[in-house]
Amino acid sequence: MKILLTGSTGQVGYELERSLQGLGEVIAVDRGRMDLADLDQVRDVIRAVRPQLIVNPAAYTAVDKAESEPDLAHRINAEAPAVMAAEARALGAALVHYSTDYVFDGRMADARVESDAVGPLNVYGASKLAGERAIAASGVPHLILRTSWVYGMRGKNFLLTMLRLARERDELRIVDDQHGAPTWSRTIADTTALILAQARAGGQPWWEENGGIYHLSSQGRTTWCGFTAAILEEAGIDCKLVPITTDQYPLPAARPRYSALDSSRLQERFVRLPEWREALHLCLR
Ligand SMILES: NC(=O)C1=CN([C@@H]2O[C@H](COP(=O)(O)OP(=O)(O)OC[C@H]3O[C@@H](n4cnc5c(N)ncnc54)[C@H](OP(=O)(O)O)[C@@H]3O)[C@@H](O)[C@H]2O)C=CC1
Ligand SMILES: Cc1cn([C@H]2C[C@H](O)[C@@H](COP(=O)(O)OP(=O)(O)O[C@H]3O[C@@H](C)C(=O)[C@@H](O)[C@H]3O)O2)c(=O)[nH]c1=O
Repeated sequence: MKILLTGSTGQVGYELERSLQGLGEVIAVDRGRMDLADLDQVRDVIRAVRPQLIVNPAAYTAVDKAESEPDLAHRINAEAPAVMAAEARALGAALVHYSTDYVFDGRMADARVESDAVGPLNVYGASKLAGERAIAASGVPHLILRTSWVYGMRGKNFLLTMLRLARERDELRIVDDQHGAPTWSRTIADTTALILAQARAGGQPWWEENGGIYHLSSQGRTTWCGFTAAILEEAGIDCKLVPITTDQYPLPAARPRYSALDSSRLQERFVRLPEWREALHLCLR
């Protein structure tokens, strides 16, 4: 199988480049080769490579900056995936895509299932939702994996930010009223590969019978402050931690208050997902 992988310099894409190796020939394209803001280039690269599968973790992920660059965020997160879907469909290929807990408004305290009503609070979430909808509307065989609060040992993420700030500052003031599930980039990549491998072993490709949206995040939930407490403990760093409210940390983009995802559907169909604390421990070890 020829697999076209985008975003291999990102957290999830980096892990996917390794995880997907056993499944076929992985052709990783970075921004230099395929700029998602250039829709003609996206089309041209797909037509040149002619993959059987496109895996697209590339995205505009700067949540606050997106508020002042809505058109660019929409092009990268919605229009480029729409082009990928149309091109994949024309080639008889399938598309694996990633989305976010930020498609939800976060008003309901219980974990969200795939069929729950969406209602993004910010430009990033709206652009990701538009990407989901464009793929679904295209008719391409697809899998959309919604995940949350992604971290890992490379790239720009909350874990690395906290490790840096804890060494630079005497105290960390962190919001304690936004709830979600931190998810290790490696969990996302390995689970993606396992789903694809299971589908292949099962004879009938999974996307023919079970395409659509699955939630893929670690089990359990915490707050950003709870996540930080665990990071400090796992890393053995002694730094004062002060829980604050969202109002005390104003940012351009609104964030959902509750955005934990219920990943039961994926776990029943494919594989168990780790507790967030267990995954954090493994990542830092
Ligand atoms: N990060 C998170 O907390 C969460 C992420 N997600 C979703 O998971 C997926 C993977 O996210 P993650 O790996 O964390 O993202 P990262 O921010 O770590 O990486 C984003 C990737 O997209 C690439 N990219 C951005 N703009 C362009 C462009 N114009 N053309 C080509 N490539 C581009 C980046 O390339 P470059 O290095 O050149 O900038 C990078 O490789 C995304 O769909 C994201 O929306 C979902 C929930 C949480
Ligand atoms: C750095 C810092 C952040 N915070 C708060 C701000 C914010 O409310 C919360 C999270 O911070 P960040 O801005 O790093 O996280 P954010 O960019 O909102 O993370 C999101 O990224 C996108 C891509 C997603 O898809 C989401 O699932 C989610 O992971 O922590 C503090 O309270 N104190 C601090 O010192």
